Amino acid sequence: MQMSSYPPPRSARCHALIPSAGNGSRLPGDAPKQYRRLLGEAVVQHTVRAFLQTSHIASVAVVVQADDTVAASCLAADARLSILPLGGASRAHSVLGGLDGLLQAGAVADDWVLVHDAARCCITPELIDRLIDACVNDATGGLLALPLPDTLKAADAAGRVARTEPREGRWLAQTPQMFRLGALRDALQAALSGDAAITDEASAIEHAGAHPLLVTGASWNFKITYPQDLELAQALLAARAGAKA
Ligand SMILES: Nc1ccn([C@@H]2O[C@H](COP(=O)(O)OP(=O)(O)OP(=O)(O)O)[C@@H](O)[C@H]2O)c(=O)n1
Ligand SMILES: C[C@](O)(CO)[C@H](O)COP(=O)(O)O
Repeated sequence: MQMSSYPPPRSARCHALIPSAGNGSRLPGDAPKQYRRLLGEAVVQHTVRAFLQTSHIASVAVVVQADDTVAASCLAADARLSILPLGGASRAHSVLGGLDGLLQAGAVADDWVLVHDAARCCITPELIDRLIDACVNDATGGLLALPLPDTLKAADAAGRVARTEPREGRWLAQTPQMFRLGALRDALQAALSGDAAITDEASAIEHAGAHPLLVTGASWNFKITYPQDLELAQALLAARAGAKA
């Protein structure tokens, strides 16, 4: 039996940071996707629940826009949960705002932070624990990701295949992505002050010269991006709820 390294020492507390300040432009509707309802609850509530269900997470902070009036009514109160109205113009800016919020709330630079998209609402406590177990003794940290399962094509300007790309060694980045809070904050700030494309936390860490650990995720930990993803998430969450009943 594998021994668990928990409870972690004070300097290695794990916080979850959930960027939830986007407007979901690829999924038009009456509300941004994090507030769309699945099984009677907002997408972000499903996401937050998974993090609150693992005892390895010391706190969960949800980052929303300053003018957000919806989050508080969508999220069930919990002593470990806070809402930070510190969202920015891009996901990276929202994460940076959230990291500052965590520091102001008493987190320290050595703490771990697991950044997870509000829109990946099919995450499970087991998958979160898999990432923590893999990264908690790593010098850099890492992310859930999946080896590319399909043949990869590069397109030309006319929407035709220009060539087939090698897929060996290519991974699709998921979240959570787990790094030391201070290192991630410094890396994001540095990357955002240049013109690097920062679409996830690992990109910022890579930009700083480190090599995040790739930890195998799961296909069902997909991000709700397009309308059909909402239907898929609904079906998956309903199947899980049915299996428990
Ligand atoms: N300024 C932003 C933009 C995005 N996000 C969050 O980052 C996550 C992943 O981003 P994405 O899927 O790109 O969400 P949106 O930006 O909302 O969607 P779109 O790109 O379709 O507009 C989402 O949980 C989203 O709420 C955020 O906190 N702040
Ligand atoms: C962070 C992310 O989920 C990794 O796959 C993804 O990059 C976020 O979505 P975006 O469309 O790049 O904002």
